[in-house]
Amino acid sequence: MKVGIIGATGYGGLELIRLLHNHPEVQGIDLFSSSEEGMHFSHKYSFLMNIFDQPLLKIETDRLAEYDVLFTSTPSGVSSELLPALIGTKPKLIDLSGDFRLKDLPTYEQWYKKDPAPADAVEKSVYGLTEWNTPAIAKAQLIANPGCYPTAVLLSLLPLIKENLIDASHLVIDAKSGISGAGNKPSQMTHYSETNENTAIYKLHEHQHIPEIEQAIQMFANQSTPITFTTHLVPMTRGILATSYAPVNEGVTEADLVNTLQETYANQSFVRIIKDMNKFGTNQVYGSNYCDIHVKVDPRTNRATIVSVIDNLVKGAAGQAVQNMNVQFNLKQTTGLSLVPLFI
Ligand SMILES: NC(=O)C1=CN([C@@H]2O[C@H](COP(=O)(O)OP(=O)(O)OC[C@H]3O[C@@H](n4cnc5c(N)ncnc54)[C@H](OP(=O)(O)O)[C@@H]3O)[C@@H](O)[C@H]2O)C=CC1
Ligand SMILES: CC(=O)N[C@@H](CCC(=O)OP(=O)(O)O)C(=O)O
Repeated sequence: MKVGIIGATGYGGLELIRLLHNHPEVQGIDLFSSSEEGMHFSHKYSFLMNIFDQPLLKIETDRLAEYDVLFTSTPSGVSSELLPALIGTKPKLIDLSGDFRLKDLPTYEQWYKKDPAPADAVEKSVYGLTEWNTPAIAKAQLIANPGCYPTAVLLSLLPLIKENLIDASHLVIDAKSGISGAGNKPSQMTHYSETNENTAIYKLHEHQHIPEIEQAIQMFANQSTPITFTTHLVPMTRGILATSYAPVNEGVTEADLVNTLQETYANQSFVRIIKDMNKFGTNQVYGSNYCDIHVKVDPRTNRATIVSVIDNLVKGAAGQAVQNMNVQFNLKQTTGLSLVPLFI
């Protein structure tokens, strides 16, 4: 397969390169840049010397149709302009940004504060939460790869909401992310002196992943409910830990929750239900495509605490994108993704 990566110089792009380099079905990888075309990639990133020395290519829409797969790992508002012209041409299109995720265009405008993608392109796009949408992904040309937080949150909650085991109308989700989630463009928020030795809450009640999570709960668990979702920036590079709290429905036990999670993901390679634990953290999935989930009911409050961890750049971005590519090309989902987590 011949692959093109637009946004190769960013964090998601670099992670795609790392994964696709080891993918047995990928023969060539072209790297595109909007700001540094012509620059030899290993001059920019010396850690890629003798691996990716090639020059960065200029993005020319009419030349993009020659690829088998194109990944766009670009800020919101870029793929919505670039990809619609490629619909109906040869390449499978996998977009890592939020541009094609929200089906309701005014909702995109409200939360992203940008013009939405054309309606027909959004309609044709398929939400790439792999474990929940495999048949549609297999048939799709354009994949809207999920956001990092929604991936961690939805994988842990959807089975429990779908089976009516927890009360979604009282759901509270508290999520924490490493700083690479904000991309490689420096900002006040990600400045070392303001992130080191600091944990901060941000985008309170305004995070763009709120409507994405609500849409997916409706789509896959058939429940329409507003959620309380808060995001925090913690002083680490990679990782997301999402902790959700919800009342358990009448007659439901902790064993019911655990069994439902285990049954839902029994045939899935990348979702692990961790039953017994005394410590559960982002380092158990670091650098891998795993999502680990743990659930426990507090009998004093009758509330369930559901916790999940992912690596935001792998299962939360590039890893899930490659998993979706595998589904689109009828390959085993694990192809090129058998990464052991970097625990220490
Ligand atoms: N970081 C994460 O954990 C996750 C990110 N995402 C989403 O994935 C996308 C990429 O994120 P991330 O890699 O972190 O972001 P970065 O900021 O690290 O990288 C984005 C890249 O996009 C390129 N770019 C910028 N403007 C344009 C343009 N007008 N046309 C073409 N390319 C452009 C830039 O490269 P150049 O200047 O060379 O063109 C840049 O390196 C974002 O939409 C993000 O929200 C999703 C899930 C997780
Ligand atoms: C730590 C951090 O800043 N994370 C980013 C996640 C970016 C992302 O995934 O946003 P898209 O929906 O545009 O893809 C954030 O909270 O906005």
